[in-house]
Amino acid sequence: MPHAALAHPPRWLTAAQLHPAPCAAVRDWLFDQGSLTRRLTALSNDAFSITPLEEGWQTLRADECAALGIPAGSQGWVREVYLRGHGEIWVFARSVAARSALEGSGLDLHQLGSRSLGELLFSDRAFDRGAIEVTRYPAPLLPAEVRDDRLWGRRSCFSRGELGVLVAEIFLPGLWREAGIEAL
Ligand SMILES: C=C(O[C@@H]1C=C(C(=O)O)C=C[C@H]1O)C(=O)O
Repeated sequence: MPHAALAHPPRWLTAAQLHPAPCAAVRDWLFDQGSLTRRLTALSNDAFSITPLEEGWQTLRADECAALGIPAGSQGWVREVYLRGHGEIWVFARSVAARSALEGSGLDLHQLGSRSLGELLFSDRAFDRGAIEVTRYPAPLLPAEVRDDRLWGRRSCFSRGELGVLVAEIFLPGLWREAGIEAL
């Protein structure tokens, strides 16, 4: 477990706990229940792409284990990607699922590569999306090239029976510029 993960756990908040709340335009993105892939594809006029950064078995972070309802220190599949519009990095995403639940689930995250995880989750009607929580994502948990303070992040868990896929998406300045939003 990298030191940063131990020293900087995100504090995930519900919409009701957000004080002060971000502006309506930011909230519209943070709490949008639809597929972010589809929304970014539209915003980029189909110039959308996904860059896989990291995919593999890791020890999941304490906040991730708690959200998935598994013991601290559990192993899970981790997928970190950039979501890009016109080649510009707009979102950093980290999706995790418990090894114990994945094995035997039939959900194969290993071969995704540059295809969207969202297309898997939104095309299988058996997945239910849980409540969206938000945070100011700790900079040390971001890849160095996009590291910045106070970036808005959101997470939600897509559940299918015992399997949960926890998807966290951190919105980067390039997205807010493209959307014409001043995200304070
Ligand atoms: C959940 C979705 O999937 C998106 C695709 C991801 C991926 O391919 O790893 C990660 C985060 C999501 O923004 C979505 O499109 O809403």
